[in-house]
Amino acid sequence: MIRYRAYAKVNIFLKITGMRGEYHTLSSRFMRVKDLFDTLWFEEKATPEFEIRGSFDCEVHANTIYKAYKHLLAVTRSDKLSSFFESHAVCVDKKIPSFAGLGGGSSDAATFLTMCNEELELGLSLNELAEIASHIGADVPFFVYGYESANVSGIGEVVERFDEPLIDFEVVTPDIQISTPSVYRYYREHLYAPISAEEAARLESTPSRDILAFMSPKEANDLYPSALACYSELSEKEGWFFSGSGSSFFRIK
Ligand SMILES: C[C@](O)(CO)[C@H](O)COP(=O)(O)OP(=O)(O)OC[C@H]1O[C@@H](n2ccc(N)nc2=O)[C@H](O)[C@@H]1O
Ligand SMILES: Nc1ncnc2c1ncn2[C@@H]1O[C@H](COP(=O)(O)OP(=O)(O)OP(=O)(O)O)[C@@H](O)[C@H]1O
Repeated sequence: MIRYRAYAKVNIFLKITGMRGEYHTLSSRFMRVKDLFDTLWFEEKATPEFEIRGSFDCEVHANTIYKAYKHLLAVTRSDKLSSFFESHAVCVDKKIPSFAGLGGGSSDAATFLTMCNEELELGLSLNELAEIASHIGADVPFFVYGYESANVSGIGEVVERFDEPLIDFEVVTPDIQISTPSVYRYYREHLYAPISAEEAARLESTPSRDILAFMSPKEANDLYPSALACYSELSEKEGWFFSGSGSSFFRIK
């Protein structure tokens, strides 16, 4: 069976532009971390229940891969899909840390969608896959497109490739389980200051290396001050940028 890589991402910048219902709209640059990825493949099995093999700290129904399976099944109603998973397990060699702001669960879900589409010849377009992805989680569409660098907006469903060289990052993940909803909630209640459309457009046209050279880590990520306020055990790391809602820090190697 073919092995697929589910890469981690970092947010070079992450600025809030407003609210859409309970969710925040954002303007963010996502970049792939080229040497941090989970590996996924399918393997034959004997029992008919949907099975995910790998080291996860959640039950199968809470796994983003299972959510992706259910959404894909609801959209395609494909017998090929359901019968395939009666005889095949999804195997994951997990390397991306969880609760890390690196999009690990989201990347697994997106890679699973791509694998099903390719190996079972479901015939879905990239845009159709990305639409399904947007119902699984805000970060999932970015991973479906597979771009190395992209501007991501809306609540995560608008993904536009950004043409620039991939940067080699060093990533560290403090052992603090950060809750993304808590960090967004604190931001909304205490720090809410959305940027203008002009400011978003300026950031979206700036190469990642320039962002990292000219912005401070706290300026670059609106969720960083919020995560620091929510988690007293999280401390600033001089010279390092903060990814998503944390807890990972990154810098150019
Ligand atoms: C922090 C980021 O990782 C940056 O890339 C994303 O914005 C969050 O992506 P994610 O973990 O895939 O988020 P989801 O699983 O869709 O949402 C988790 C929770 O985060 C909050 N949330 C998420 C995305 C968003 N644009 N606004 C939000 O307010 C909501 O409370 C939501 O219930
Ligand atoms: N495929 C998956 N891989 C890892 N964790 C998963 C997965 N599916 C569900 N989870 C659960 O989701 C929670 C967060 O894991 P995840 O890897 O998505 O990290 P995250 O850092 O919150 O991601 P993000 O960067 O999107 O904020 C954990 O409780 C984990 O048990």
